[in-house]
Amino acid sequence: MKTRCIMNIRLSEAPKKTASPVPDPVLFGFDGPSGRILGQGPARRIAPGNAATLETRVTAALAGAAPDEMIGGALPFDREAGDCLWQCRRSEAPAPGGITPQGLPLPGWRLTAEPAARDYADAVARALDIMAEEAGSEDALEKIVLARTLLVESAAPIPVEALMARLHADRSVTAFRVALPAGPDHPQGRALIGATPELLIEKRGRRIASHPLAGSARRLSDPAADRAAAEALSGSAKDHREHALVVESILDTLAPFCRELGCPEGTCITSTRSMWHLGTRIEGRLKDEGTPSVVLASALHPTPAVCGVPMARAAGFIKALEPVARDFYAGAVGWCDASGDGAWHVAIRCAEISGRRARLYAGAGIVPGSDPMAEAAETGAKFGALLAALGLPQDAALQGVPCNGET
Ligand SMILES: C=C(O[C@@H]1C=C(C(=O)O)C=C[C@H]1O)C(=O)O
Repeated sequence: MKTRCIMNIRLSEAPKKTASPVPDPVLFGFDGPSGRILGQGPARRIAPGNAATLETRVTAALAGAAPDEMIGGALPFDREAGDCLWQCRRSEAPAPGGITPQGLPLPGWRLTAEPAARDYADAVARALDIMAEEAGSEDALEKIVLARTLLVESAAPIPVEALMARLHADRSVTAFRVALPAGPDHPQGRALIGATPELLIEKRGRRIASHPLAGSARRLSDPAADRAAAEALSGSAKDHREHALVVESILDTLAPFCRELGCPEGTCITSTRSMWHLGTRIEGRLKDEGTPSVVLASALHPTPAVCGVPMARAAGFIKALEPVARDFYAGAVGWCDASGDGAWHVAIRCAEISGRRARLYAGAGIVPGSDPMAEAAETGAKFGALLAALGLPQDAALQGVPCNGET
């Protein structure tokens, strides 16, 4: 087995300054292996726009920013949809001294799979048929990441602060939260909250790093079986193919920004408490130290770890095959300070929370050779971290475990 890598994702903090009222006083927060970033206090929302206009909007915001101001928030999965970025002063909030996880486990919960695991497997089978029909033709679909969701309804409002604290118990991930504004469907606003293991881009001065993950196996409670699962993943040609597409795409996107770029450690096995992944740390040096981290995140997003190859065609099939819109799931969440430094993470292992409801999302990469039921089980395992943090059975979405709507 190759070296096991634990991700070293950077965090920090920040505050809020508001034009429109936001129900939660925290606008964005990241708690990960190297610290905490908290966006709290007076804030203003950067006028929302699509990926094509992001650089102009962010450059204008940063040009007028005080040295201790930062931008943080979420980029949606769909590059045409509006983003949610807040600008506020950086706060030096101390790490939480042990928040009492009040309100968790959730009382009186109900869980509905949308779509049911079997329907998800059917969509995977359709994607495999498309790949088989197109194989060898120009612009053929080579990889697609298909997701499904679980709707959790609780008898009481879901406590975001407590959930964040529980997600942060896994020190190999970055627990995150971003306040999403109120809208007609969500009059009280929403929060995107999760525990991502995947670093999209980190920038400090000229140095940048990315740590894509693709290729997954569920962790098992028996240590020997768990090691065997990691070794099987390490030796899986299908998973390495799936992974290589992501690394190639990130290298291609970053190359024009960089004077040096490479993967010093090669591909390794990384882990969270619930999953094994193939991961490759990419490191580089920028040509222009002033390139904002959020601009790099937007250029990279969505990578084939969450979308597919070729990107535009995969995104079209995702819209057609997934019954629930992704919204901010599989987008990017992060922060960028006035000098452009910052960290952006892939918004996975997450849920959109609004009052008593949480919508959990999980996806899996499909390449020729994928097995539809195994991919359904993989997505089931990826829900585990959020389900456990909510106090629900971690295996509630695993195939063959019926649970209020999951058949
Ligand atoms: C899409 C998700 O995860 C992504 C897909 C992976 C895979 O297909 O193996 C692994 C890690 C992530 O890049 C998710 O967790 O929802």
